[in-house]
Amino acid sequence: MAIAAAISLPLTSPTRCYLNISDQFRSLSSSYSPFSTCQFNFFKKDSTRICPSVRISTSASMSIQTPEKSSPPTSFLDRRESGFLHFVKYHGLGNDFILVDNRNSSEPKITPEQAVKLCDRNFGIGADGVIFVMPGINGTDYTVRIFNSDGSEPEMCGNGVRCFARFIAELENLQGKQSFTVHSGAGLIVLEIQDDGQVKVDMGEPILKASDVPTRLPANKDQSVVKAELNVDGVTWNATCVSMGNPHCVIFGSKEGQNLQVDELKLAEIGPKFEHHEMFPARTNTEFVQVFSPSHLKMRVWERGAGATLACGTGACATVVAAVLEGRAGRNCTVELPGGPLQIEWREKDNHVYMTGPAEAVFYGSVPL
Ligand SMILES: N[C@@H](CCC[C@H](N)C(=O)O)C(=O)O
Repeated sequence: MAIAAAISLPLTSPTRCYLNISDQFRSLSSSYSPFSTCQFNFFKKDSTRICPSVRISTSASMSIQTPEKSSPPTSFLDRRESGFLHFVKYHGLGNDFILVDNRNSSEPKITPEQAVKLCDRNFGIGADGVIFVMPGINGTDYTVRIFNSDGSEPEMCGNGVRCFARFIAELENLQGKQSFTVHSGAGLIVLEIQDDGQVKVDMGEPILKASDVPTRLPANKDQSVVKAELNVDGVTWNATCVSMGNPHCVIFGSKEGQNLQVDELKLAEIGPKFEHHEMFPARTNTEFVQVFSPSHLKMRVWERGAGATLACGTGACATVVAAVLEGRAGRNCTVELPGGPLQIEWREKDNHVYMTGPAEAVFYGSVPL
């Protein structure tokens, strides 16, 4: 059962943020108290207050006060108080996002600068990005827009769109199997919520032409870059470049070395050097991959605009495409990420990539803007 809490959360000036947190995150609320005092009001998901308000001090001591009566009758998702951003925090395998109901406008409710503040894990809500549910265009049901935690705007986000599907189902009060067409910066994608709650995404066709990825590495296989030499910080890596709407550089090893042992990589050191490499004019996401078998890959990612994350959906798709191109794996793979596994299929019949994985709501909140 989901419950809710209100917590003061200063962003620009002293402010107050209302968070609904699910039962398993109730203990988290005390660690969310870097402020002098935090006012917690617990709600059911429908916003009915269900337990006494609790005041928590910086020393994390708690005192339970007299129960307050009555509560707003509306659902949390119906809240419309102006001056606040109402959101739901979701994650897909630990790749976490602030989801915003933006169905009434094609302009994001917050700016990239505000997104940077909200994504901050110490001074904000904490997330890898912000995702907006917007009205569909070109006949699609919805449009998705995304801000990375650094405020840049990527074309697509695989884990994010699975969260997007679950958020829509919640907003529209839909149960069971559902399917939505979505316009994204990467073109049309199709989301399908399955009976078990997992979300399958038709991610469309991978883009392999070097100039469209984009990369300045010279094409070496048809028009694409496959297992090409890329010098980063004195090491010659073998790189395959794939776009899933957003750019990816997939690395299975270096020219000199053995296959990668991904747990041994110093990701925070080398990741930014790939991201900002001159060969990638739009920067790049980078996936470091270890092959366990032709259907089992292990990957760690350094994301453009977000750094090391626990999972990257587009990155997992790019990884399987690169593995097929390099002859390392088949078209159906489990990609193991720090946050858990994704199932990826690069289907021969239509050349589309399909990704299946989970998405979970974490808590509900409101933050003054
Ligand atoms: N985590 C995402 C990718 C988000 C966008 C990426 N950082 C970029 O700038 O391209 C995913 O799951 O695909």
